[in-house]
Amino acid sequence: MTTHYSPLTHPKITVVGGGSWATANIKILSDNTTPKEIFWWMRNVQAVEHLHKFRHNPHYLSSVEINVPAQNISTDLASLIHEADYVLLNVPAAFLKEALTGITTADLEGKKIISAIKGIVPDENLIIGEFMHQHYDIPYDRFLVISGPCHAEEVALEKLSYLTIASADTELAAEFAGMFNTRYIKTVISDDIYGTEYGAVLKNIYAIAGGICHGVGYGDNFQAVLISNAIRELERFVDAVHPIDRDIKESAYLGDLMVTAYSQFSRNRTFGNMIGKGYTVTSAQLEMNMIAEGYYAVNCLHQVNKQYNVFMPICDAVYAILYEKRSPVLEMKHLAEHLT
Ligand SMILES: NC(=O)C1=CN([C@@H]2O[C@H](COP(=O)(O)OP(=O)(O)OC[C@H]3O[C@@H](n4cnc5c(N)ncnc54)[C@H](O)[C@@H]3O)[C@@H](O)[C@H]2O)C=CC1
Ligand SMILES: O=C(CO)COP(=O)(O)O
Repeated sequence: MTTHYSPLTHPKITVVGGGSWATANIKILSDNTTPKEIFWWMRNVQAVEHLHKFRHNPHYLSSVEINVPAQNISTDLASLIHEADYVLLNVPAAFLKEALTGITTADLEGKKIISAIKGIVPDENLIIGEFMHQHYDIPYDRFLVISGPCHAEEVALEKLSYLTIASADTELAAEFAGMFNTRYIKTVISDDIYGTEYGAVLKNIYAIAGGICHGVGYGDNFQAVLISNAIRELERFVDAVHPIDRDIKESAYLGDLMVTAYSQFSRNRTFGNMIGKGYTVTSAQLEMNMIAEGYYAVNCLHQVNKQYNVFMPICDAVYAILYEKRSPVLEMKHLAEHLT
């Protein structure tokens, strides 16, 4: 769907979340020269005080200098949302409901909602567009997704990266992309909200699988076969959920899977590697201080796929290891029999 409206001349955007990707998005929005006002919400009071004093996030991407005025950074989400034309959601999906506690449909009325989250809301088993639509009446032509192969750590280093901005309203996606392009960020527009969201959710699960395989001793040869099977599994699933004409080799799908599966910065792969080496879920999570979305997503996906019955041996193996406490060695050996 495409609507026609006048782009805002000095848009106000509120970023919700205090982790690595939110910090990277604040940097991108600040480095982009389109006039705008940025507001930043995070739940941690000490981090907000630190930002006010020192202009750096103390816990995530702490080398990045923050150029948002101190009075625009706070823990009061309702008042920051009140200011905004755009609300960019960037907390892990597992904490989205908690972060939005007290926010009503009326608070978000007329605002454009962007999700930079690559996860599913637990219990609801909904991707973010569906969750915001069902719980806050956000229409799909006021909803956008940011995805693509891009690690926050490389944004901090200003390494050239590509992001896909998806919306049912591609004019709106293009307008938002105009606030995101920088010397080191290029944007691609898409109208595939479902495929973009589910693709990002699934690649996290496949990165966990890759990490587990590495942890139990498989090499690069096996990893290549695993990832080639993963992209076919991902395509089967998104085609079942939202069958449109899409090229799964595009950066938002295959590119994102590859960066997560192979990069040293990947949280999901790191988490999987620890599980493969014998860590428990809790000890791996504690050691990381970062969130591996794929851990929560594989449980939700397991429930969602009961409706679609897509053949997903890689997701099934990760689910069995993480939620049924099956042996990573035996489960990967079993999975290997299904790969081609
Ligand atoms: N880090 C990256 O390079 C990218 C991350 N994303 C997505 O961005 C979203 C946020 O991830 P990151 O910024 O990487 O997170 P992170 O792992 O850097 O930071 C964790 C975040 O979770 C919050 N958190 C931890 N425990 C919590 C709790 N009990 N209650 C509420 N909040 C809690 C922390 O305050 C922090 O904001 C995820 O959906 C991720 O998939 C998307 C693209 C790139
Ligand atoms: O989505 C991401 C990069 O595109 C971040 O997730 P990982 O850290 O698990 O790779």
